[in-house]
Amino acid sequence: MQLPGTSGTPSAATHRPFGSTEGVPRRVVLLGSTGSIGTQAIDVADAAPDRFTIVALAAGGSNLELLAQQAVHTRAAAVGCALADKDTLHKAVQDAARDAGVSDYDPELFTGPSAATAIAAWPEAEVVLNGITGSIGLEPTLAALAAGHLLALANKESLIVGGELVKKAAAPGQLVPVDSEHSALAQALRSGTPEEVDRLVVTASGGPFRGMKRAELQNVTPGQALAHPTWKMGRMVTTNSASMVNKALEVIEAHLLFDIPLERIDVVVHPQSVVHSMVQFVDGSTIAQASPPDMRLPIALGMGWPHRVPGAAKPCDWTRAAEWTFEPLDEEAFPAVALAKRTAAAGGTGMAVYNAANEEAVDAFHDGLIGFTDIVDTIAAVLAEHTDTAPLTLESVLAAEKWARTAARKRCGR
Ligand SMILES: NC(=O)C1=CN([C@@H]2O[C@H](COP(=O)(O)OP(=O)(O)OC[C@H]3O[C@@H](n4cnc5c(N)ncnc54)[C@H](OP(=O)(O)O)[C@@H]3O)[C@@H](O)[C@H]2O)C=CC1
Ligand SMILES: CC(=O)[C@@H](O)[C@H](O)COP(=O)(O)O
Ligand SMILES: [Mn+2]
Repeated sequence: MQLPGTSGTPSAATHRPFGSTEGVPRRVVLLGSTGSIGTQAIDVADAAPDRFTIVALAAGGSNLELLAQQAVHTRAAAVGCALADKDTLHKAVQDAARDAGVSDYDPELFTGPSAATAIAAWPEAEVVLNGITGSIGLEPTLAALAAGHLLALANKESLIVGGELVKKAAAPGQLVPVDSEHSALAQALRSGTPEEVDRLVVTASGGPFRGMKRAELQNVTPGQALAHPTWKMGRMVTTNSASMVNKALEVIEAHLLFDIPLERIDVVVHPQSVVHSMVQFVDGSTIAQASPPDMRLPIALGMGWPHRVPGAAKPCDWTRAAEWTFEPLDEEAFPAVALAKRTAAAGGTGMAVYNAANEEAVDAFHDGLIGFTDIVDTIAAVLAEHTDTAPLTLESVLAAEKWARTAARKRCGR
């Protein structure tokens, strides 16, 4: 898959087809606006009004008040909410407008399970930032691509479960990563041609359980799993960081985004989360992207791709002593990465099953139904039962997901 600017093509020529015009703010649609990525994206847009204007928002609805406040704040022309009905959403928006002293705001409203998909295709958009969590983001991802919008993708799950389906739906340069590692890789890949790339090296913080052995991991608590050492993120991705499922998904994400074979993608543990990933080139050179852990940088770059947004985040402070360390991943304690590589190599709907089983197991872990090591054990057990060899279509992915969720819930004692 070709990112704009990674092939040496002048950037202006590659981003113009997606509707961006120099000097005019890009019209941004935010999916998952109330979450960690979504709220930081609003910060980015607020700080750079000359670059970005938010034209539509969507969220799940577990924090309706915040969604309504964001709508009033951004004056988004369209607002979507999965859980609320239209009357409830309308009232929330009007209450928020009244509280903010705004009298003439009446956006178009979309509600129900397909609200985010409708918002993703919003015709006024130029860039869609998909910050929804989980594979529920797949249809919005496909809708944004079908509408011809530039897709700044934080929702890695949609690419991983959709695989080739999503790749085929994306025109060259239409899909830009927001995940910090993949943003780093995309930046480092600007330094060479595809033929010059030897390996991708994806960094992992190691999470809160770095250094622990499998036996010690058995009794860790949800509270401990949510205490990420370097990033403040939503519950699913934070738990996935602790189990290394996040890194597993990210290896597959890198493979799909950059067309590098799985056996040429490595994981290295880097507890400081300053080097966000690296590209090793054929001449022995390694190009790394480094910045203090702050998602506003990859969010701004994703929404503004291929242009950098001045002041998006603080740079490294080179006047102070600092230590960056790197260590191998303990694959025995954390088997998630190897399991994902095997699953993705087999192709088909396997990664949809992997991800769905994980999402169910993570919920079961937080509900106290299973232990921490049972999360990856559940994924492995559900995958072992999975015999479907249907070709990859939206229908087969959704069916595999449904099957995997049922199988995982059963194993977790739901
Ligand atoms: N947070 C981070 O720093 C990073 C996150 N990512 C990825 O970005 C994605 C988002 O993560 P994060 O922001 O942490 O997650 P959060 O849990 O903080 O936020 C998730 C967002 O998705 C919304 N949402 C849930 N279901 C729906 C739905 N059906 N329709 C529309 N919106 C929905 C939620 O709405 P509500 O809660 O209002 O119901 C919320 O706004 C994930 O894929 C994650 O892996 C990647 C790199 C870094
Ligand atoms: C910020 C970001 O991109 C997360 O996906 C991050 O990678 C999580 O940290 P881990 O390296 O611990 O998974
Ligand atoms: Mn990441």
